[in-house]
Amino acid sequence: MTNAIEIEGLRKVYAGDGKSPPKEALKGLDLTIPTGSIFGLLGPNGAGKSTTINIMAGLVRKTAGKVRIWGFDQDVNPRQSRAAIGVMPQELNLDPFFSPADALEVQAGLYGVPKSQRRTSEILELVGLSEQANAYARTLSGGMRRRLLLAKALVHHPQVLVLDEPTAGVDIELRQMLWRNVRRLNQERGTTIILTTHYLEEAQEMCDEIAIVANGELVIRDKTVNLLSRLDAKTMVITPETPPGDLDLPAGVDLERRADGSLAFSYARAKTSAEQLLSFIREAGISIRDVRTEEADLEDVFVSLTHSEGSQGLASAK
Ligand SMILES: Nc1ncnc2c1ncn2[C@@H]1O[C@H](COP(=O)(O)OP(=O)(O)OP(=O)(O)O)[C@@H](O)[C@H]1O
Repeated sequence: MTNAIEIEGLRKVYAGDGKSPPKEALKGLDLTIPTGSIFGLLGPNGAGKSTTINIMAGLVRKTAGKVRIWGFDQDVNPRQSRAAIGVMPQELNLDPFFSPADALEVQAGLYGVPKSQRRTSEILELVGLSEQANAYARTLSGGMRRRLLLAKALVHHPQVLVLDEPTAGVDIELRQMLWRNVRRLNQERGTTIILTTHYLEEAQEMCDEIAIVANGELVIRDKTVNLLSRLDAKTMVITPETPPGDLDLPAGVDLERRADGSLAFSYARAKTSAEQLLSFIREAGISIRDVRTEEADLEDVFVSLTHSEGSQGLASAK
């Protein structure tokens, strides 16, 4: 199958109440997610990411449009389309008196996984919770609870795994462990992974393809490398032996004098080459103690596509 997910003209209007008017959270979203990919769904706060995920998971009813999961149309084959997807939610909603092993057995029961096909201990091992298999959930740390949520999303062996902000507020060690597990699922079992994250650096590192949504609409969808190459901006950072005086910059080159004494020259690769810039620097009599370059990153792409409004509420992992 080429596409694990096919979404066409997806609309969602949340009904208003006495205090707030109706809200059109999705305005006809079209999106395909290729089978076997690690796909990032990004966007500023309120863009419609959770709404999209919740509709895919069958938790929120769409107003209009088509959603096919693993080839199953949600409206025609609701049971099969639900069985093909597992969601690791943002909230830590666990029953405090269930152990991880119990929680997985109950979840497997809910999905109708026959006892012979349950892989409780294998899944607990995958997420690093074997030792805590029989401990009460309330005794687990925040990080362990998150891993248990991941385990719960896996009990019915879904072809598509959705991770909604899986690493928000999670320490580096756990974040790396989660990603190792997710990569393994992707590589060894071919599970298609969809993730939302506010850490753009993480999306840049993990995702083969990325869709950016804003205001309920798709802004762009492309391979991560293509998105990054859209931005032509490059920065050459020079540490001079001695700080130069005023410089008469070539057209199209900007200079930022940084607090550490370095000089950051930014330029468009299409117009200026690194060689031209270096010649200018030598001719200006600047002796170079150190030089490095900075490429545009996903955060630059994001900000340029969603404007300043889009940068709000986004954290860089830098
Ligand atoms: N149950 C609801 N009732 C009314 N409006 C809602 C409801 N859920 C979401 N919305 C509104 O729909 C819009 C999209 O929300 P959604 O949660 O899908 O965005 P998001 O991209 O996931 O944002 P975030 O990054 O903050 O999680 C927002 O304006 C939000 O206020």
